[in-house]
Amino acid sequence: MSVLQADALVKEYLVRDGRRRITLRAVDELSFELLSGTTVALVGESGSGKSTVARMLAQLVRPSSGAIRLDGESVSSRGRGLRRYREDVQLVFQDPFGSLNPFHTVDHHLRRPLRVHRRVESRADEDRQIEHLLERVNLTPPARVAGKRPHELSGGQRQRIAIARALAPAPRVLLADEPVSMLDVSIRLEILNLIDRLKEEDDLAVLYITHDLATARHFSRRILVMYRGELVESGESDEVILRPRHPYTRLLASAAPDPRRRLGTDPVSSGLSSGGPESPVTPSVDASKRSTSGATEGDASGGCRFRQRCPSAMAMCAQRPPILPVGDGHTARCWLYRDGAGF
Ligand SMILES: Nc1ncnc2c1ncn2[C@@H]1O[C@H](COP(=O)(O)OP(=O)(O)OP(=O)(O)O)[C@@H](O)[C@H]1O
Repeated sequence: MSVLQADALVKEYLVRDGRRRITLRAVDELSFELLSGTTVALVGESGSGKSTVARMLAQLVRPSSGAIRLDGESVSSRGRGLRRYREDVQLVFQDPFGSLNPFHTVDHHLRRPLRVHRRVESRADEDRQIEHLLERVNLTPPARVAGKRPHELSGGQRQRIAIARALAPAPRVLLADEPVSMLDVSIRLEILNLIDRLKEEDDLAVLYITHDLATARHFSRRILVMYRGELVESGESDEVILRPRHPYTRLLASAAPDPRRRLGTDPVSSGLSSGGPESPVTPSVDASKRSTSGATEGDASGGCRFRQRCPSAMAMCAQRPPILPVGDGHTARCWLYRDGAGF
């Protein structure tokens, strides 16, 4: 069942580049959906806009345009509607140390969301739920962990606490933004297996943001590939990895190590530089000249953003390619597949 939908999401930032003001389109008309009991991976190199997508879906930043829908309904960005949304949609950050308050105990970190989201009937009920949350993330015996502060825990334990905290409001959607990239390689799989088990137990819709194609394939049903703010390919995980269609995905897949040998490594960032000759920024003389669509006057996004790095580039790539079908539930934003050439 479809739980969360992103519909043509755009996020633009106005940034300074020397004396010029520059419009940076971090996310460009991204659409996808998350289904209950299913993991979708969002992959791409550093700076492609993955975290911005997560922050928009978590309502930490407001989209410049586009819509987020929960159960088909447009979400409210304030008041009661926002509180209910935050119960349903929880974010686990990359850095388990930065996301926990060093002055507070584990107990405090879990008690607070239970209270804020009014999930408890009494103090005894609260204690029971904290114990249960700790057991669910394999931190046992709970009594030994509850009184500790973040610095007394390992990175993996801290990430388990962050996951337990995310589970406290009984969400339906878990946004996991590079949840293991700051952890020791030896424990990455444990944490990913934990998220996978929780997804099964709670029928969670999971967005797994990662640089790592091997774990994306292993843990996700579908993979979305982003390049410089755009969705360039999407499809069933095996299809995208074994039969990549977009030249950028091909580059990623060829740079990725064999998952059987090195599950948990970081092939995208190690295999590629974080940007091509084209910059993701587009000149903006004046913010008042923005059009209602979120595009900016002088926006150079007319062509394919990958064309400068693309081995298959052709004259047509000076125009922005549409998202084209290349297989069953498989799409690529590439002119190579015009006129049904992908099938
Ligand atoms: N608050 C902000 N103000 C200005 N620019 C921003 C802001 N947040 C993100 N950006 C820019 O938006 C682009 C996308 O950033 P984002 O963090 O979403 O990418 P990412 O794919 O998650 O990268 P990484 O894997 O390194 O985290 C980058 O060019 C980044 O510098």
